[in-house]
Amino acid sequence: LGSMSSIAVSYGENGPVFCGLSSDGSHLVSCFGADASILYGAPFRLPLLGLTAGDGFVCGLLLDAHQPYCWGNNIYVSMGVPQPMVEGAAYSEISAGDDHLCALRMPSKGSRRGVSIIDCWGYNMTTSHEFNDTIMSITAGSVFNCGMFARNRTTLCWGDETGSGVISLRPRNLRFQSISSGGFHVCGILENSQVFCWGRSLATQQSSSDILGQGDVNMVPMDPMVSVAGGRFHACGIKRMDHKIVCWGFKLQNSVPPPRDSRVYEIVAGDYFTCGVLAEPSLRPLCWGTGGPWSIPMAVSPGICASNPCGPGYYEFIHMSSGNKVCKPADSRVCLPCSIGCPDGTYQSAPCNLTSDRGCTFNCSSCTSSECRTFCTSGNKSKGHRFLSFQIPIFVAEVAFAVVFVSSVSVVACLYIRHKLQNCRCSDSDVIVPKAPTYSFRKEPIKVRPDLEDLKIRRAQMFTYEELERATGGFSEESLVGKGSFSCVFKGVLNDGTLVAVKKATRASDVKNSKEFHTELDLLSRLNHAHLLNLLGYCEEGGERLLVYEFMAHGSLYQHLHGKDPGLKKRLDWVRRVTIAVQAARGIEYLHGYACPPVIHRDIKSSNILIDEEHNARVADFGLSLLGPVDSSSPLSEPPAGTLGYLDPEYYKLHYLTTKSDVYSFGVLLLEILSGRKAIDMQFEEGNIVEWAVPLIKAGNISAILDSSLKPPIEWEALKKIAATAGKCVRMRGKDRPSMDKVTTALERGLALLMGSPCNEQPILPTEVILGSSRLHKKGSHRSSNQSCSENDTTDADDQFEYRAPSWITFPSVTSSQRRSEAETEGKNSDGRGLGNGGAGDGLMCLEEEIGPASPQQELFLQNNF
Ligand SMILES: Nc1ncnc2c1ncn2[C@@H]1O[C@H](COP(=O)(O)OP(=O)(O)OP(=O)(O)O)[C@@H](O)[C@H]1O
Repeated sequence: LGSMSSIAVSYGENGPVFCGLSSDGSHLVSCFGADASILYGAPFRLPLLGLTAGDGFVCGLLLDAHQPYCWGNNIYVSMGVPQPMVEGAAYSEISAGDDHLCALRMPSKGSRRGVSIIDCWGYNMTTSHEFNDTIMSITAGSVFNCGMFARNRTTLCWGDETGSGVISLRPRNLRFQSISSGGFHVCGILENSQVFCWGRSLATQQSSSDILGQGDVNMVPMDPMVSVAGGRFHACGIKRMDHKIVCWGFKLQNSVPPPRDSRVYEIVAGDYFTCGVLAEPSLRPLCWGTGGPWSIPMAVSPGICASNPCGPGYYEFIHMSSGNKVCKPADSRVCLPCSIGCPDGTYQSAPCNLTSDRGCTFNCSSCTSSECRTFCTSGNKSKGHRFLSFQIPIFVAEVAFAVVFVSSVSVVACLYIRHKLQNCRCSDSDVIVPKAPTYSFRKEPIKVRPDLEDLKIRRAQMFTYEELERATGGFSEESLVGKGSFSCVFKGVLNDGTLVAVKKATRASDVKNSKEFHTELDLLSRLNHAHLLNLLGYCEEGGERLLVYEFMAHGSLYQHLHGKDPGLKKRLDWVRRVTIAVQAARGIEYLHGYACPPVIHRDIKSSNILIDEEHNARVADFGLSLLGPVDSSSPLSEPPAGTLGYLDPEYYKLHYLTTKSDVYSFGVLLLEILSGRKAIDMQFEEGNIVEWAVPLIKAGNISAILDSSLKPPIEWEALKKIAATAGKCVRMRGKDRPSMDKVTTALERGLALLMGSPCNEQPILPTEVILGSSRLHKKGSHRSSNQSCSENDTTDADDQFEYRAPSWITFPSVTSSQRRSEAETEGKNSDGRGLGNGGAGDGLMCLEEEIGPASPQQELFLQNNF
């Protein structure tokens, strides 16, 4: 919500996150909070100019490309660079609402001078708006947007005003210095520094008993302010007088009050909380309200860097403790407003100048506070130190102590929990052994192991054995949906009606499954991706260990490919098969690329690829997963574990374990998907799928490996690419195999081709799937119609999927794009096949085309598949 800033807060069901640009001048973002998709998805290496955030996502404006880049998880806003993106568009500002993002294009030049364009993406918003006047800034509310004209500083608003009235209530003649939207209202600072708000207050639809009083967000305090930020039904402002905080509007019960005595540089608001940057050398963020992130361990920039010199009434911020600038571009700076007064009991000792705010010193002849008395008796009086510098050493010492203390406690706690989880043994004395698994309800009080209490801090919910027993009809035969080597999986219904799969270890108190149980519990609690199976909870009582997952309505890929019902296999057509492969690849790519250190799954196989109700693939079964080395060239030495047929030979023979071991297993899975054959099937002469398929692929005899129960596809090239990819994945030496992000790229290309090549005669055809969203962007062909992609693609069949698209911006997923942009640079340097070197031989040059909206058919396909 609100306008672009150096800080942003996202909110939503996955919890709040605070993101801020570093105060060290690097323009890099750090995030802190609960939503793993934002924490792991943040583009840690891309310098950003400013940030904005909505429900479950954060966006930054790229410092170099001047384009937005979003991360996190919101089904309406595509992550990465929003799509469709006009080629070459550059933006000066971005602002996010609940489920949308808008960006203000940089001022037009030439004949279009004075015209402003605002591009928006997301729920009910994806379109461009053109205004015949210059707009100087934009701000986003829940489902609407507002802007401010440069010429007369009046406002305009557009979007959905149902329930907020912000468009009809807009004050047409008021002139503002700045404006900022909340959920259903907008507040602006008028020319006289008074605040004016319009829009809806919660008073009109008070629904929650949690809400105290009748806080009307339009009833603004009289204090002049320098900045304002709006939450769902509240607003906070920084007072012009002393830069302290004042908030108004609704607040929820037990809401943390705003800091009373602290000065603040910058504020942003989430739904029911607000965060600011304290005007202290630590530049530490602080949040108040309800449900916000607390104790945020970072120092952030106090404002946006701008290239204009600071105007009258503003000073250039210089980092007090380091003396460094917080802006990278040589001619840019953060300008902050001068305060116009001093705190009570102090007087102005220095005026606001070019590089510092006014100085305030205690008046020792009339001390009323203990700080004043300490200051005046400590001899500082004679030195005439300024009030702020007096505070610095004490504050720094306090912060240092707090940081050391909190870090030590956290480290000790983590080590303790880890130790407990690794070494837990069930002793008869400290646990209650559940009854035999007959259908009877437990009457005894449930005693929970103390170490598992620690896990409550994670997202996984703790269930009692009785609850799960009841949910699965006493773990009855009828509810059994699958069996693994160490566990049985039962379908169950929780009290609230949620369908779940309950995985129950077959042998209670088995040390092996205890370890796997804890590995899976530990990993799944920390990982979060659309294509990983979600862990909902767990139960550990006595010797019983149970994990509770989302129920996957369509079972496993194994059941589809090799199950008793041949109809299932036939229904899994080529597009569905490749879609499943792409989705599984994304899940594994996340494990390898997001998690640090990377997570190595170690048991990728078709029975661990589950299919949900919407036919999306989810990677499951983390029982064998290990945290791998950060660098795949320094392998772990682990005794082999996994499933025969999928096991990486290098890992099996040499005990070398890297992420490339998963790539091998994934290659086997791809062969399985293409051929419909099991990884090991002794009814064939060549029982091992790799040994059978790879020579055929190398010989170019792809048709020999394709599943004969399906008709060959029209887009033959697509399967050829995928088979080539599979061949590379199962290379003997790990270092010769591609990394998962390259595999994902290749499969995405294959899927795009399968859905209709961008290079055939049709004018507009899909070319690329936007990962992490339910959208597709497609490009009309710029190629001459007599030059086909396949001509180019086949020139180097083995290396096709190493090609890079012309710009990383068009790449599909957040991680992919990051890593691919790096790979692009590498590729450029190493083999000259990178960006700009494509030439006629680069099969992907045909993707360099205008992005248009997906056709309804494509949209439907993607909605059903992503
Ligand atoms: N969340 C789920 N929803 C629906 N079915 C599931 C779910 N999890 C597992 N299954 C079914 O249960 C079967 C057994 O799963 P499990 O993870 O215990 O073993 P596995 O991976 O098949 O074998 P192994 O334990 O030998 O690796 C799966 O193949 C699948 O068919």
